[in-house]
Amino acid sequence: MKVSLIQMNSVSDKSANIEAAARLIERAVAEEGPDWVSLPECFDFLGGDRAAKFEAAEKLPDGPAYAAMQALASRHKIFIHAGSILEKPEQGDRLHNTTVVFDRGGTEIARYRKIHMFDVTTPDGAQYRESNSFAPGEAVVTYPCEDMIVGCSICYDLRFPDLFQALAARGAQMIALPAAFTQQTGKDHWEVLCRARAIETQTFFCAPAQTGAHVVGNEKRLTYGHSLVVDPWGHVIAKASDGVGIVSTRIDLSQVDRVRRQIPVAQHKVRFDLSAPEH
Ligand SMILES: O=C(O)CCC(=O)C(=O)O
Repeated sequence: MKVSLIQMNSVSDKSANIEAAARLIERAVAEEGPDWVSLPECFDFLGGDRAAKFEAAEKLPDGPAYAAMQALASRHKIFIHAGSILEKPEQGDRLHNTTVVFDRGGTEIARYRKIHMFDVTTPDGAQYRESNSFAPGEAVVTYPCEDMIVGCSICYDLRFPDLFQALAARGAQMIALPAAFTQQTGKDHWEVLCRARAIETQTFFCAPAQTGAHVVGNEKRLTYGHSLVVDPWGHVIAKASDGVGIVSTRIDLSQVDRVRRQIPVAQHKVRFDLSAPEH
């Protein structure tokens, strides 16, 4: 199986972002011939205030980002893990940050809503309050891709190992983490956390990211880039730098079985809820 990760610099212009994503997917198809392609978090819209985000959001399955990715999947007969799309809610006054996945026929086979909200003040003083505009998802999501099970996660989810353990327990052999990781936290935490999650779950870990400066009102939001693929042993087997582009690699599923046979952590796991003494 060949995977391609698309690294983007999305802005608050939805049609330009969709066009850029489509161009990069077409290029990946022409140059790399991938089976599975993933876009980064918020590929369709990054930045803007709350009103602009609501304006850009789609009531899935309607909307231009959904339609464009669905058409590309069926035209090129590839799986598309559509990073995340701003989703208008059924009810309530907050959006969802939502991955949609299409199979080779363009059929939607999974939908995952980001669970952990990025409500953080980074050391440079930048404030992020994702939950002002977004409501968290509540479901752990996996899907079949040929003979492989893929697990879903998004960006800040990376910091919560329990989610990845839950994905591995549901059979995930590859995990996707579309991201728009901040430049400041990215330089210290991105690669080490991606490698840690791959080692702990013994999965292939595919993390396509946003990169560069994204203009948000009068401010610039800076993202880290460095999209990467980690193998189940924890080696980085493909990695982008900080420009827009594509990173591709072949993955061999037998490596998951081999690593799990060599170090059977899932079988050695201690259930603390059962064994911990009560105080
Ligand atoms: O966890 C981090 O440091 C970055 C997360 C992030 O940028 C996000 O979830 O949008």
